[in-house]
Amino acid sequence: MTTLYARELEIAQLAVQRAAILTKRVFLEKAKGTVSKDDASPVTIGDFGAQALIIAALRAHFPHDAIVAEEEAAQLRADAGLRDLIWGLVRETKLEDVAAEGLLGGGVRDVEDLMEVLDRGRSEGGRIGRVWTIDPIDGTKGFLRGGQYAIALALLEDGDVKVGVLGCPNLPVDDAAPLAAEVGAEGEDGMGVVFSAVVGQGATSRPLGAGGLAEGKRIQMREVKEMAGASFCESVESGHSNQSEAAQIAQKLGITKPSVRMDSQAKYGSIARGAGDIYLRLPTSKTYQEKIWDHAAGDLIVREAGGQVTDTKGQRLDFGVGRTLASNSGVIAAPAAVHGRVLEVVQEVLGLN
Ligand SMILES: Nc1ncnc2c1ncn2[C@@H]1O[C@H](COP(=O)(O)O)[C@@H](OP(=O)(O)O)[C@H]1O
Ligand SMILES: [Mg+2]
Ligand SMILES: [Mg+2]
Ligand SMILES: [Mg+2]
Repeated sequence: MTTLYARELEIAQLAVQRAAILTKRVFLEKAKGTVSKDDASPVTIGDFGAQALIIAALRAHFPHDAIVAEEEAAQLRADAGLRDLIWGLVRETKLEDVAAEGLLGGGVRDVEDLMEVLDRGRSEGGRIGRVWTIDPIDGTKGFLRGGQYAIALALLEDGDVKVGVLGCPNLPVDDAAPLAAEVGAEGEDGMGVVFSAVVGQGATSRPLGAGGLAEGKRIQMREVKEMAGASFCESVESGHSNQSEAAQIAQKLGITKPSVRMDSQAKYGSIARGAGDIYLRLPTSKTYQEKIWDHAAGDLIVREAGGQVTDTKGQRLDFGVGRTLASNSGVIAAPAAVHGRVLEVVQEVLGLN
């Protein structure tokens, strides 16, 4: 029996795992100051490198699918040094598990091909057909400070998320580890996890490092028996989410613990496995439109783990509008049983009802 989206899931997981090898290396070498003689930001190198590796895998396996990726190659065209540096990293990055690398395949031939691969990510998205969306490094600020970041990949079909994969190199493998802002040292044992979900099939986690083709373990959101014991997370960046409104909402809900501030979609993965309960992302401006690659994988992983994800208006995130979530405003993610209550208080505090 073949399960729906089994191949998409396997390729997406391996592609994310391989991309994480590159981002971890870039982080470590940057920390030692040896990545580059020029002053290209390590996040730039990591972004382009990871995106190229993922697109190359998608090109090999699903050549007809559209791709909406965060980064654009234009900057690279004008910078041969940076291009060569990234190409060198991409060429050398392979999964440790030889069988897994063989299965994933999808190489980049040369520097020209690198540009071609990156350009494949320029689709406008939309409501028709198969569209992959990629955030090669989500939480660039977290990546730079050695905090949380994620490699995010999702498949949309006719605007709905069907497969979501999040690689989180700096989260503990242990699903029972409590939600914490601080990170274990890079390379430390027990760090690095991949969250995955397929629509209708639940959500799982598996170690990022051990790589290969390991079975995932089923994850579930935690049951919130009383709000006093609940924990909520939000962005580290006060410019990305209104933290003072979030504090008022938490207080009104009766949440007693301070928020856990964490970069990237690691927040979605963390609440999906019950390490935390609620994720609030409250708009800081009327004009900013959330990007689909910042939410698609996380949205499905939380919903498949028993959660509900809406915007502050109570509407589901609509990934079929284009490259952004133009019709949504903010994000409220919580266990399905308490989402309604959380939304009510959000709307009260934001003056939306
Ligand atoms: N004004 C803003 N409001 C909300 N999100 C923003 C924003 N400016 C940038 N972002 C997005 O916030 C993402 C990080 O999420 P978080 O704040 O949860 O860590 C960034 O992803 P990248 O780091 O991939 O660029 C970026 O796309
Ligand atoms: Mg992002
Ligand atoms: Mg990014
Ligand atoms: Mg960005």
